Amino acid sequence: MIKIAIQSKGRLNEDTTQLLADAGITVGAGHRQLISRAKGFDMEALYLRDDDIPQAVSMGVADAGIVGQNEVEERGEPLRVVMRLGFSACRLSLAVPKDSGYDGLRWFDGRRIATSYPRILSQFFESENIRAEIHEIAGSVEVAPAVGMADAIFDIVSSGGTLLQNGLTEVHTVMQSEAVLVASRQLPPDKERDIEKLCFRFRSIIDSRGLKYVVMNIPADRVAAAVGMLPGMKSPTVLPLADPAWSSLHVVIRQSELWDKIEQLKQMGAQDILVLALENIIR
Ligand SMILES: Nc1ncnc2c1ncn2[C@@H]1O[C@H](COP(=O)(O)OP(=O)(O)OP(=O)(O)O)[C@@H](O)[C@H]1O
Ligand SMILES: O=P(O)(O)OC[C@H]1O[C@H](OP(=O)(O)OP(=O)(O)O)[C@H](O)[C@@H]1O
Ligand SMILES: [Mg+2]
Repeated sequence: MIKIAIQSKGRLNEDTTQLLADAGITVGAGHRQLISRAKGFDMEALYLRDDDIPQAVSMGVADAGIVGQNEVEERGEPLRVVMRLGFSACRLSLAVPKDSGYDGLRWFDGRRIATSYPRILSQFFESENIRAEIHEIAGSVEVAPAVGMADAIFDIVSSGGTLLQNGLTEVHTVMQSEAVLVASRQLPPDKERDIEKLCFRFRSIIDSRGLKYVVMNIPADRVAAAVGMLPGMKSPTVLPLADPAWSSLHVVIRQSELWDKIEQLKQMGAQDILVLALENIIR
């Protein structure tokens, strides 16, 4: 049985539980539970603080884990990043008070920077030859400049709303992050096969996100023109209808292009257009 460490509560917990559920694996909701036996896969879920997941995996307490790349990088544990999971996208950035007179990275020389990511920041400063004082704080980093604890901050940014609320401006992005599946560097072959199975399921879910399956009827003499403007896994599928003047066209379309394509198809005479959710793509 494989043991997977997941965040007990917080931003990663819900999306992790959802990804597992989409992969046919039900785990408990975490919170006060420490360990739970999954349904749908021979697996045990270990609920931990996200900061502790890299160490749990490198120590072999868990065989694998789901955690942000930012924590993987910060902890510096010997691990394998097996797969990017496409959720909890954020970045780690330096930010300064709006009226700081910031004029480039050298501004940080001799300044005090508050962060929960001292390792990533010190590596960055070292690579840029910047000598600054790094102050590690556990949370509410964005408040540090206003209360006089620091001159600037280095923290997670997503929408930028928290920076704005605290009168800060993002001046430099040091890393991009998203949730990843990590695994121990050495696993017995049976557990390695379980990781491969999990990856196979996750990949099919991630690949299908943002895609729609579109089915329509179209005059047979317009099929060639329609196929020319449509994407497709190989190419769109064309099926004859009982009425030889009409065909049925099936195609996978990216959500972001959906309405543009549908408008063009309607102009070409497409009718009875069905847009269906796509749950998995098995390649
Ligand atoms: N605003 C955000 N948008 C997107 N992803 C985020 C955001 N904030 C954090 N993350 C990602 O989610 C991870 C977990 O964030 P969360 O705030 O739950 O962490 P935490 O407070 O350290 O939790 P824990 O109690 O488990 O230590 C972060 O390490 C980061 O990868
Ligand atoms: O750019 P934004 O979209 O505002 O997101 C960034 C904020 O999100 C996270 O905090 P969270 O909201 O999880 O609260 P926390 O400080 O309690 O972790 C992170 O620590 C930032 O403070
Ligand atoms: Mg944490």
